Amino acid sequence: MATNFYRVKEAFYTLQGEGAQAGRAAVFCRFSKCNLWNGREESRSTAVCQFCDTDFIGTDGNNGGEYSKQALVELVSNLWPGKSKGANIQGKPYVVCTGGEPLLQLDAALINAFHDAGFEVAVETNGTLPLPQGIDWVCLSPKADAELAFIRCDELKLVYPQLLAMPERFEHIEADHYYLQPMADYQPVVLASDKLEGAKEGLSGSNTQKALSYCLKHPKWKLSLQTHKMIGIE
Ligand SMILES: C[S@@+](CC[C@H](N)C(=O)[O-])C[C@H]1O[C@@H](n2cnc3c(N)ncnc32)[C@H](O)[C@@H]1O
Ligand SMILES: Nc1nc2[nH]cc(C(=O)O)c2c(=O)[nH]1
Ligand code: SF4
Ligand SMILES: [Mg+2]
Repeated sequence: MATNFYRVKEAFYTLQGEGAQAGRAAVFCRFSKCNLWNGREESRSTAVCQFCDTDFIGTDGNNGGEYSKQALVELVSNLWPGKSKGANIQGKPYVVCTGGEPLLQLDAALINAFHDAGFEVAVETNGTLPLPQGIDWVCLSPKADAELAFIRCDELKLVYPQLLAMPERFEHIEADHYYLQPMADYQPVVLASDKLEGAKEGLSGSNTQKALSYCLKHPKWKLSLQTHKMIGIE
């Protein structure tokens, strides 16, 4: 029987920094690879998604590697405080599957195994791939004109502004929360170039101003700030 391995860039314990669950302790499991960008700087300008702030290539990060289902659940469990020792820590164990694009790898078998280990399972996804059964919290973050594979989620978290993905395009999506997250600077070297005025503005906080202004005019949308970056945690 072929053994299925999950390729993980890194895994770490921190607070969810964004959206409706901001401030909640979570183990982040960052899967390698994305379907909207190969992760190499020289390909950024031709990718479908061009503003990514994350290194998701390979398995060389903290706790990165190729894991069987059982080994990955064990890794994540060991990162949750006290879990491996059976300590009575309050709060439901929570794992956020992100990437790269986690839905390239996350499947029902792994979700079930996380559940069996006592975890609530969240995903951060670009929404272009089918959603496996059983995820407890879906954060959908649509990209440019990439077609969506599903239109129901717990929170819609749109990076703003994106010329090809303005909020009006996503109002048909069923969500409990609608967030705009200001596009942050992603690469100082590129930002130093004169070409990327829009991206440079992210540095001066003007994307935050734009998102704020949109939210004030359209109260359906709330502002999501990347709080982990503000306080300097992962
Ligand atoms: C790195 S992505 C990984 C998950 C998935 N591929 C996705 O795009 O949703 C995690 C979250 O960070 C957001 N993000 C990526 N680059 C960003 C940037 N430069 N500024 C603000 N948010 C960003 C994404 O939109 C997504 O909500
Ligand atoms: N603290 C923290 N919160 C996050 N929310 C979404 C993240 C991601 O990269 O998917 C992220 C992350 O990388 N760190
Ligand atoms: S879809 Fe997500 S992981 Fe992929 S390049 Fe865009 S922000 Fe990064
Ligand atoms: Mg991040």
